[in-house]
Amino acid sequence: MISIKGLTKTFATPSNRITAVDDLTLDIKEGEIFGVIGYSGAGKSTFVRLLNRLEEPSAGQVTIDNQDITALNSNQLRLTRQEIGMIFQHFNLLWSRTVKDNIAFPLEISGVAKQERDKRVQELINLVGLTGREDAYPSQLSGGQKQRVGIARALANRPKVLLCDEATSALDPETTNSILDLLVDINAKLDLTIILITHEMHVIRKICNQVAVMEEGKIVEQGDVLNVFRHPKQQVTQKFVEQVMGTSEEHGDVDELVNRYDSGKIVKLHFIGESANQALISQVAKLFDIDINILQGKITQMQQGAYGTLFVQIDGEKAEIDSAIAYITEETSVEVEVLRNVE
Ligand SMILES: Nc1ncnc2c1ncn2[C@@H]1O[C@H](COP(=O)(O)OP(=O)(O)OP(=O)(O)O)[C@@H](O)[C@H]1O
Repeated sequence: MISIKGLTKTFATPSNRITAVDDLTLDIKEGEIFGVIGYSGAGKSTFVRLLNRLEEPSAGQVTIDNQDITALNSNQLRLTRQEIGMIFQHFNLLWSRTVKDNIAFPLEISGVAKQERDKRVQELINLVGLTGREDAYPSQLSGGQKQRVGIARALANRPKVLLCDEATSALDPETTNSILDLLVDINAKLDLTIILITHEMHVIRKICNQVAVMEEGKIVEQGDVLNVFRHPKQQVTQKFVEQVMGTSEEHGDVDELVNRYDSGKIVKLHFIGESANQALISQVAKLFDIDINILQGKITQMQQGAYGTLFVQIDGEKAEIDSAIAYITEETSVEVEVLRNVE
């Protein structure tokens, strides 16, 4: 769907040259929610702005839906931009226009007739959950509502791609979650490919299928979100994973844990995309004549299911404990490691 080859952007300042995006090559599949994460200055904003040529590349090629974006003249680019929506950290709304007139704006520009425009605007207002707020001005809206207007406006011309430039960075955690839920919803409903940039791993784990980690203008690591969480290779990626999962020091001493409980088996359960983690524990406790005691751990919900580690103590007859462990190993995607056996 999107193919990026050798994409480079250098800025010349009076004192030096900065390579903000450095020979970047990447493919993004249709319908994906693709996250790009990096610290401030990594080149994320420049990268995303190169995709719709808000920034002109110094070198390289961007192809979206078989169309070479980098080769378009200004007229062609204006039309193609209708197929690439964009939302921004600070919303970029027109403050003197109401919600419905903000959303109508791109439709006016693309010459959609009034009646059809009104119909489309109402559809979009319903889609983003702003029904009843049509005539409000941006200054009368909360941050989350402003971003909903931004999303509706970006979707007005039925784009195939939505670019999100730190779209939740100005929002509180709860509002962030509701906007991320909306993005997941429109990705599924409209079959929209979404590329988002962020410095928060929480955003990646909640909605992305694929992630690329950017550092000094380059992609230093890339892959399926679960795999990247599981085996972060680069130090920068490990730091981002720790934003969500915590550090190993925070997890406590496993030896101490094993010594503290003197009966049963101490088992480490590693969830990698399991769909129902809580249900699993209670189900196993019901199916077998055992007690399961959760000792410590951290599980987080990802787009592809639960991810994380739980340390549990399983107590009961040895044969029952073994059957329970065999069940988890064979019937679920949870990886089981027995840390201490009872004889
Ligand atoms: N118009 C510009 N002129 C000169 N340098 C620029 C320009 N835009 C970006 N840069 C530089 O390019 C590098 C990458 O900036 P960019 O904004 O893309 O990073 P970022 O990862 O999005 O960080 P942030 O989240 O802080 O915006 C930085 O060193 C920045 O100073």
